[in-house]
Amino acid sequence: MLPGDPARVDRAAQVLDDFRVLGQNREFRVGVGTSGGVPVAVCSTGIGGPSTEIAVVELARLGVRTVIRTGGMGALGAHIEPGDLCVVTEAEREGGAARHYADPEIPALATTAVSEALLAAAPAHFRRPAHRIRVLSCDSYYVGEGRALDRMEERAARRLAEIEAMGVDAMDMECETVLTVGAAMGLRVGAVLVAHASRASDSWLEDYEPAQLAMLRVAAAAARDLVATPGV
Ligand SMILES: O=P(O)(O)O[C@H]1O[C@H](CO)[C@@H](O)[C@H]1O
Ligand SMILES: O=c1cc[nH]c(=O)[nH]1
Repeated sequence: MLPGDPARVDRAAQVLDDFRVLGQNREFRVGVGTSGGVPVAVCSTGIGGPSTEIAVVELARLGVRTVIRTGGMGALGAHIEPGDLCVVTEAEREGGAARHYADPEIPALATTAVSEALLAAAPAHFRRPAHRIRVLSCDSYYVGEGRALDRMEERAARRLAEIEAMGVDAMDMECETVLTVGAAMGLRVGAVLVAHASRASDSWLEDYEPAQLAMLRVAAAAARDLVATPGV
């Protein structure tokens, strides 16, 4: 399980059995535990492509077979409310690191078995139905995600219009890298995100904790079920 924020690694203690933190270097905090007897590691990726690339490559070299990004996102469509669970099927590719692993025209797709396992686990932990989404992974949080800054209002507005024209459901900063680099390393890949913000209604979740915890439960249940699914 790959959250961006190192602080979220410790939350896995409430979700996994026998959980212990192994250590932290830079933005990479790592813990291990089990879900229904299946070994599960949690490793924070930090923000954006380069640090996420390092996490995915090194986890693959350590023997991890499936990577699931567990993070937050900003929703674009009004149908996605803050706190909703979203299972990513595809990421639009705007990052830097992932283009070294697959040419830009190759789509960043989740492994179907991973997305289906996440969708199957969701109803036990979320009241509202999970969304299947296409996310834009962008290497810039402010202007790149269309947020107006002083003296950059026009540029940000043009950028937001460009994003809306892509028809994506949401924006984050790591899904593309997890899906592309993970697939290049021969892993099963997926991503499940909580909507931290709705750009349509300009609203934010006041407290991320309950939804993030529920999302980790979904990812842990999916990890357990995926072990019963052979192959990559
Ligand atoms: O919720 P996490 O996983 O930290 O990820 C999201 O939060 C960060 C931006 O605040 C970016 O990394 C974005 O993708
Ligand atoms: O709006 C948001 C919220 C979380 N993460 C992002 O990248 N954007």
